[in-house]
Amino acid sequence: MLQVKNICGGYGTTPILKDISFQVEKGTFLGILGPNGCGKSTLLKIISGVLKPSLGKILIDDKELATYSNRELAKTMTVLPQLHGAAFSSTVRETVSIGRYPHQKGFFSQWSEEDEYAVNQAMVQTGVKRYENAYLENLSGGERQRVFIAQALAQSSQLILLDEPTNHLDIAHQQQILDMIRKEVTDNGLTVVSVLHDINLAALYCDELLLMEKGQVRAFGKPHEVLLENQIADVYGAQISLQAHPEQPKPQITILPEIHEPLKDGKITLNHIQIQEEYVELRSQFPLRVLSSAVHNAGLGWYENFINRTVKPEYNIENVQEEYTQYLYKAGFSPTNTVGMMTAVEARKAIIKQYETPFGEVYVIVTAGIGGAIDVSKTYEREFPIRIGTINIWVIMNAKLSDEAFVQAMITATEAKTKALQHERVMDYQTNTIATGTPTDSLLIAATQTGDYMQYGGPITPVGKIVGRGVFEATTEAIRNYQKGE
Ligand SMILES: Nc1ncnc2c1ncn2[C@@H]1O[C@H](COP(=O)(O)OP(=O)(O)OP(=O)(O)O)[C@@H](O)[C@H]1O
Repeated sequence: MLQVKNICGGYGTTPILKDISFQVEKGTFLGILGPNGCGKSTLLKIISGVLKPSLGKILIDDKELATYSNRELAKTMTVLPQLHGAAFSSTVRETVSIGRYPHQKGFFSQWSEEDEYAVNQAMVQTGVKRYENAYLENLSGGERQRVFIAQALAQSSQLILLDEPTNHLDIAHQQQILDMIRKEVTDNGLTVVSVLHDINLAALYCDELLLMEKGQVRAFGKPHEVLLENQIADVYGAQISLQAHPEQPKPQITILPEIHEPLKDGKITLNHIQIQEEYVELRSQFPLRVLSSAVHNAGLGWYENFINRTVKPEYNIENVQEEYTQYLYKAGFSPTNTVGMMTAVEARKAIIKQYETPFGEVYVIVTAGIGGAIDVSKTYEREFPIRIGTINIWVIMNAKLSDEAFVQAMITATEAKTKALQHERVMDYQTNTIATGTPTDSLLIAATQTGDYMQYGGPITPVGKIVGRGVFEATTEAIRNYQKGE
């Protein structure tokens, strides 16, 4: 659809763009990224024909841009430049209708049904129809932006060039506009080339990204090929970290502030851990990085409070999340700052163990209810329901763990728990084989993220060695404690 070949150009004698080449297929959404002043808008002006390149050429549908007549070009390509606060004296409908001018034949041509349909459709799509008779000057910046996007859509061309279309828009409208553009690209084969400042939105919505640096192409490709941590940090001169989007296979960046509240040089001590009547608690006063399979706030995150709550064996609530949140409120915990587990084992039967290691103290806290212990290799042949019981394990470390170390520590802890069950000869009462756990076991690894950096957590690493030993010893004791009271 669009070919950009060896473009050089700028303003007057000042060269801005240097040898830019790329091409965009029909039905593709290309995002142009790059730091302020790198030449994104200049490139868009050259593609749209507003600015002549000093070298190179632009082809649209294999035809050179310079050979298009104005009307022909307006039907083929729509341009939405960066908007500035100018004075507008027309209504929303009039402004959107301007998009139809390239489709008018001759000076006295009739406004057709097709024109009317395109204008209405564009106003509905962008959510501006309800104030179609309002004057632009009386609209907010974001509303005005959507009117111009409606005008671009009404033009019904195959190629749209946009310069920061989501400027001034709140997140709901950013989503609405980009969803709409994405839909036009996917469903109707529209080709979009857009300058975008928001790298994360670009990664989410664009098929391809062009990363510019000082008037040149630094990278071109799919979002995961272009958004490399070092490359983005280098081009923008910013500290960033790259993660996966929670729901889509798209990279997302997070700024790492240089000036920030330093993590309080907090250490977890035995004083932070208390056994109460209804729960075991750890209140740290500073956030720990946590990976867990807890009932409340599972997954990876930062939390200050941890509770392992004792519930009655007959606890059977439909909306556990809601009930748990209410419980936390009543017990004086912030639900958004607390990881919560649940067990039928009484809190007083919890085992708390402290270990000194070369990198800092480690605490292992375990409650073990093994009434429902099962052999995981045989569960495929059993009938449910089974008896109640849960082994809840917390490993709290005064150390800085990599993500890899967190996951490896989870594996190591699970292996150590299973070894404890084997050691104590805990049986699966249905299969009469050694149990490996219970159906509802939960595990939590938390680290202060201060002190020594631990990249690995496998069995033979400093982290793994203490996790293995600590979880084995604490689980063994917790099983004995449980059996004493049976
Ligand atoms: N009309 C102009 N006359 C002369 N120089 C200009 C003109 N417009 C832009 N420039 C210069 O060209 C360079 C590239 O500007 P351009 O607007 O293309 O950057 P950009 O990447 O779009 O920046 P931003 O992210 O800030 O919008 C800048 O140094 C700018 O000062």
